[in-house]
Amino acid sequence: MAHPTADNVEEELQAQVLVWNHIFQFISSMSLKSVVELGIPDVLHRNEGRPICLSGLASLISMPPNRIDYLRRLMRMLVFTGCFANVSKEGEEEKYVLTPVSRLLVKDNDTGVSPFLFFQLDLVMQSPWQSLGKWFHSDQPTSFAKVHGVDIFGMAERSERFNRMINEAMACDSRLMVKALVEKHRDAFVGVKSLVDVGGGTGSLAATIGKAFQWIKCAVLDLPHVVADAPKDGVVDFIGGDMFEHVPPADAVLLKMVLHDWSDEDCVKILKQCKKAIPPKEKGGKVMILDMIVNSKTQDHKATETQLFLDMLMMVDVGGREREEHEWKKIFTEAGFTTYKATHGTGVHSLIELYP
Ligand SMILES: C[S@@+](CC[C@H](N)C(=O)[O-])C[C@H]1O[C@@H](n2cnc3c(N)ncnc32)[C@H](O)[C@@H]1O
Ligand SMILES: O=c1cc(-c2ccc(O)cc2)oc2c(O)c(O)ccc12
Repeated sequence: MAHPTADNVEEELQAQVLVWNHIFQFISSMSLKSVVELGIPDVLHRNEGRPICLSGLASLISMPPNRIDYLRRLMRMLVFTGCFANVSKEGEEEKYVLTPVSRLLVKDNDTGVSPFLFFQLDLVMQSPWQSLGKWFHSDQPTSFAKVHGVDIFGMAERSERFNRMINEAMACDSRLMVKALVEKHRDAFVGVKSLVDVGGGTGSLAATIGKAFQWIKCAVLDLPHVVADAPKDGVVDFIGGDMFEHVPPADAVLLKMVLHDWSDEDCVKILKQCKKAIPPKEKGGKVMILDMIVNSKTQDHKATETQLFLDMLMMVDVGGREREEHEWKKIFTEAGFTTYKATHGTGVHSLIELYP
């Protein structure tokens, strides 16, 4: 074996920093889960922007004094990664405030993501990752199915707890996205008189659209057992059915984070049903897809990395995928659509308007 030169030792040590950083990524997500469980974002939120010192924070979350230094170390790491800010001066006791990241972890924040965090870090969702390597050699459709013996929708039907978690995770994603839609994509809803949200779950997105754009009559199509659980408030019509068989007629068909669950062939089948449901382009017919366009030119490195993580999530848990623009284009053409307009600018998501 050749002796390492000074240069490649340096390179190896730098590589060790990077590989350890990758290995320890789970510490970042698990530590976030613990601060949410401890109620730290909520306590800081209730203080209305005023900082809280370490000992004050410990007392507000009823932490015994002999644990304070552990709390300081947890917060030091999360301050370093940008989840909280320490606004104390040198030599003073630490004083913390929320950052835009931890503001999204406040439980009574309407657009908060803590249900999404608890869902992703639940043991049922985590265990398929332990078997990912072995899954590549298996004939199972997903690592989730290999580990649990049932696919993710089957698990939701089988376990009320899991069903609640997945619905809450999706609903909180919808609340944040609709805020972006109302602020950034209002024009896309002008002239739309009726809209059906296909795979719209328990209707939180459709209800918010119906309230934000009061001229639109909104409906949801989802599987019968899903719409059976939906809260009926009179704003949204619920239709139990199968999007592969029939989509109810409307000016616009909305598909939010639905196509990423399915193969290209299945997406073509779903889109063909959507095309039958809408009027011609001249009469305002369109399909509105809220999904990801991976690695689009307008994105920064973090956004693309997050999309690639979500693509892995789809592979491991669902058997779906996140798509680049050329992959979307191929599906649209095969489903018989002539033109589309993609608008970026909702974080990792894009709005694609698809015309017959
Ligand atoms: C990932 S969830 C997305 C839910 C919602 N669009 C959102 O973003 O919050 C996919 C939805 O598709 C529904 N779904 C699955 N297969 C379906 C089918 N064949 N017909 C109608 N809906 C279906 C599921 O029940 C689920 O509500
Ligand atoms: O665990 C998930 C997460 C998503 C997801 C990701 C990002 C979004 O903006 C929305 C949703 O979608 C999922 C999904 O479609 C599914 O069938 C199972 C799990 C998840």
